This record gives sequence, C-alpha cells and structure tokens, in this order.
Amino acid sequence: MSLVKLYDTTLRDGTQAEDVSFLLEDKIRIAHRLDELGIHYIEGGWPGSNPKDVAFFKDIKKEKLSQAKIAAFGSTRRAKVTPDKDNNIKTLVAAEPDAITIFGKTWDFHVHEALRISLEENLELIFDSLEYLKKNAPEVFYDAEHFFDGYKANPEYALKTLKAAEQAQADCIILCDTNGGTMPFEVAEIIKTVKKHIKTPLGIHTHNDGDCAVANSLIAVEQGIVQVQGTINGFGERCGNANLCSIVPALKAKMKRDCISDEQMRHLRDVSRFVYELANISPNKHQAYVGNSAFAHKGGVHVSAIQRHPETYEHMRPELVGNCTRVLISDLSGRSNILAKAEEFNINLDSKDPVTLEILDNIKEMENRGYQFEGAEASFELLMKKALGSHRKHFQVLGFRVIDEKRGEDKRPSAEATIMVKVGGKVEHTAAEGSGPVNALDNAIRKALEKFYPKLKEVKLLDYKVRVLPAGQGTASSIRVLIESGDKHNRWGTVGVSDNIIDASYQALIDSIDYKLHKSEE
Ligand SMILES: CC(=O)SCCNC(=O)CCNC(=O)[C@H](O)C(C)(C)COP(=O)(O)OP(=O)(O)OC[C@H]1O[C@@H](n2cnc3c(N)ncnc32)[C@H](O)[C@@H]1OP(=O)(O)O
Ligand SMILES: CC(=O)C(=O)O
Repeated sequence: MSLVKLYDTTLRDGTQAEDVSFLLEDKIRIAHRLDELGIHYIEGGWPGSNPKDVAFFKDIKKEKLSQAKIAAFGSTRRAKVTPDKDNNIKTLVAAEPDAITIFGKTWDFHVHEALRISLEENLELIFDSLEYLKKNAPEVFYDAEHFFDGYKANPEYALKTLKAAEQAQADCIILCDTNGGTMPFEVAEIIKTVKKHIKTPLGIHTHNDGDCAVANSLIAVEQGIVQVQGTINGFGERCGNANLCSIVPALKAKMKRDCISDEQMRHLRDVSRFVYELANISPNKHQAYVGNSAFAHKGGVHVSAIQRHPETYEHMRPELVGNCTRVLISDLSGRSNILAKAEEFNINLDSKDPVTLEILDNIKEMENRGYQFEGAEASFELLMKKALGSHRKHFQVLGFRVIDEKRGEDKRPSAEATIMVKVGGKVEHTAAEGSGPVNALDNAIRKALEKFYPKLKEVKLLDYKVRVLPAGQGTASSIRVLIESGDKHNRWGTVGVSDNIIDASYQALIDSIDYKLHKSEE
C-alpha cells in the first residue's frame, strides 16, 4: 500500500486552540518528538504572524532532525500587491523552510465577504502566489480553505480555485473542512468528483466542530488522498483539528496503510502526553487509543472476559500505541476484577477462596457509603492485604486533635494539630502547625512517624480533592477526600469518607503513609 504522508500542524493550528500556547523552546522540543515519531511534515508556524514564529524557523535550522521536513504557513498575497512585494509571502520565503503552505479562498461567499474582491481577482491571487512560491521554495502546498462548504455553495467556482492551484503547479492541494461541519459521506462524494477534474495529489485538513474530523480524514484516505493534516491530541481552533493520535493507529492498524513504523507508533502515547505537558493541559483520560481510560475495564463482565481473551472487549492491543490494559475497582466489579488486581499487586488469591467474595462485598458496601476506589488503588491494596491477613501494622494512632483558630475578622486563621502514635512499644506525642487544619494534621502525622520511618520524608502530597456526597444535608453531608501522593518513583491514590472533613482527610492521609511503608518494605 502506498505511503500516506502525515503533516502535523500542532505548532500552528494547534496553537490556535483556546488555552494552548508554546514557548519557542517548547516548539523546538515538540518538533524533535514529532520527527522521532516519523511525522513527515511539521508545520512550525506562520512567520508573517509574530516574531516567535520567525525565530522558530531560524532556530530549527540549527537542529538535527532525522527525517521530518519543516513547513511554513501563510496566506495568498494581499489583493493590491504582487507576490514579490507582499510582506507575508516575503517572510515565508525568508524563513527558508523545506516546504511552504499557503491557504486561499475557495468559497465565493468568503471571497465577497472576507476578502471583498471579485471572484476573478481571487483566482489570480491563488495562481500568482503559488507560481511565485514555486520558484522560491523546494515544495509548495495549497490549503483550499473552506473547500467543502465552498463546493456545496458553488461547485463550479470551487473547482476553478483548485484548477488555479494546479496550473501554478502546487505539489499538493489540501481540501480543508475549515468550519468542521462536513459529514463523512459528503467528504467521500465530493472527493470522488474532485478527482475527476484535478490530477495534482490531494491532501485533507479537517476541523472537529461536528465531531467528525478523524472520520472525515480517514474517509478521505479511502478516496485516495495522499497527505493527512492534523495535530497531536486534536488541538486546534474552536473544537480542534483532526487528532493524529487517532488517525495514525487507524491508518496503520485498521486500514493497513503505511505511514510510520510499528516501533514509532509505540511512542504515540508518550508524544501525546509530552504535548499535553508542554501545553500545561491535563491529559484527556478518555481520549481514544492513548488516554488512560482507553483500555480501562470497569464492569465485572468485561473484566472476566478480557482475562479469558483481551479482544473480547478491546478493539486492538494497547501496546501498539504504548498504552496498557487497566482493571478498575468499583461497585460494578465482580470477582474477576478482584483477582486481576490481586495479580497486579503480586498477591496470591485463589478464585475459590471465600476471602475474594468477602473483599468484593466489602468494596460494594463501602462504595455505597461514598468510597470510590477507582482513583484510590492504594487504599484498595491495603484493604485487600487486611482481608488476607498480610497487612503489617507499622504504627497505631492513639488519637489526634486539630485546632483551627481565627482571632478577629481581619486576622488570618491559624491551625495546629497534635497526634499520639505508638510504634513498636514507643509512644510519640507531636504537635505541628499548618496553613490549614488538614495541612497541620498532615505535618503532625509525618513529624511523629518520620522519626521511626525516615523514608516518609520522600512522600509529597500531589493532589487533594474533596467531594460532597449527595446526601442533601448541606454542611452536615458526608464528604469524600481523594488524595494523590507521590515519591521519586511512584504516584498513588487513597480515599477517606466521613461526615467530618478532618476525619475523611485523616483516613486518606494515613492510608497514603501506610501504603508508602508497605511499598518500601517490598
Ligand atoms: C483557516 C485558518 O486557520 S487560517 C490561519 C488563521 N490564523 C491566524 O489568523 C493566526 C495568525 N494571524 C495573524 O497573526 C494576523 O491575523 C496576520 C498577521 C496574519 C494578519 O494581521 P492583520 O494584517 O492585522 O489583519 P487581520 O488579522 O485583521 O486579518 C484579516 C486580513 O487578512 C486578509 N486575508 C484573509 N485571508 C486571506 C487570504 N487567503 N489571502 C490574502 N489575504 C487574506 C483579509 O483580507 C484581511 O486583510 P484586509 O484587512 O487588508 O482586508
Ligand atoms: C488552513 C486551515 O487551517 C483551515 O482551513 O482550517
């Protein structure tokens, strides 16, 4: 099967997404990761737009990329100037990229309303901008903006714009679903007609406003297009662009099309997370293929079946994209979930052992009271060990007291906690202050126990979430506290539930410390 070329626009269209912006250094780092991933073209930005994008094209020349070509983006010339005098075109050429992509108008409505020029003038803009660039750049691509909407409104004119690009010898003409509302069946039909008139290789660039960007890209490949544009994680203007993290595995695993190697695809999840990290955006756990939940199984029936054969509830092997199968624990679990977790935790548990059912019943009863073990697997592991009698008690809390005091309306409140613990035969009584009552309690627990277990100094509190359980009792409601803790190597979640926020926090904090002590021993 012929190669489908991947054209990544994370660094250009991706940054048109609300909340997404990359530093110059980040853009360079992302370009390296895209190159390693095997992306064929990396659109680095619009040099006519801002100094950062100009600097990108200057700096990327000093970097050693293994195979990717760097593309610069811009528009056709302005109506009143020739291409050699047009600032945008001049900056594109001056950036000296491997390829230049310009967008032009296809839709008569846009020509009239956005450019306010005649239809004929627009054809000239397209033709002579591309003709000029062809003489000044190694490769030139033409993004036919709003192609599908334009075609639906005035097919004859839309095709004329493509003809103008073809006559100027654009190397690839990319059909854009700029407003993102085209349906897959329309994409297929329209491309069929375009191919009767245009012989230049075609590409596709879709937006996700109708939630069809990936489907539209794939159906375009089925119709014979040779270049797919998209972004990592689907970042892009409004609802985003076509998500390359979905397109790549679909092309390779489902459509058997050549684009990147199997080994490169095993880094897809890593690249997805890297881009989230640099964009300072939390990864979408439900993202297809690469998200944490993409191969996470919760229902007992599903877990039972995947243990017999993963394909019963997995559409492909998660390892192909660097992901993995996960089993979740909740009140929808069956024995299979418990057994799968025991195996993951290296705990010997027989399916016929009555303790399996005991653990399952306990989970269901606790979840009914508001516990949630999906995000608190460390608490679940401890609970399992307690049920099996393999839990070692490292310490005993004899009691604690928390004081939260505010002396006057304009004074900051202060918090203090005291705790009494017993380790071996020794009783330790400690007090500590904190920025709030939970922080004071956390400090006091650690201060008391670090003396006996110095490894606890490594533990950091990474996240703390409080959820009022819907009991309709206002401030007297039960609440759930979910804590995420971590050390140099691991992260783990613990849970506490009570109608007292300090008590719920205490349960989650104690589990976190207990878990660390168990892991250190193992
Ligand atoms: C479909 C897409 O995603 S295209 C990419 C969109 N991305 C961006 O806009 C991000 C980068 N953009 C920018 O930095 C700025 O908009 C610039 C530098 C490009 C232009 O800035 P300004 O000159 O101030 O113009 P403004 O931002 O108002 O843009 C509208 C201008 O672009 C012109 N324009 C729009 N499309 C085209 C086109 N295909 N060819 C030529 N000119 C075009 C409009 O006619 C208008 O010019 P006019 O005011 O002289 O009539
Ligand atoms: C070119 C482009 O970004 C678009 O048409 O959406």
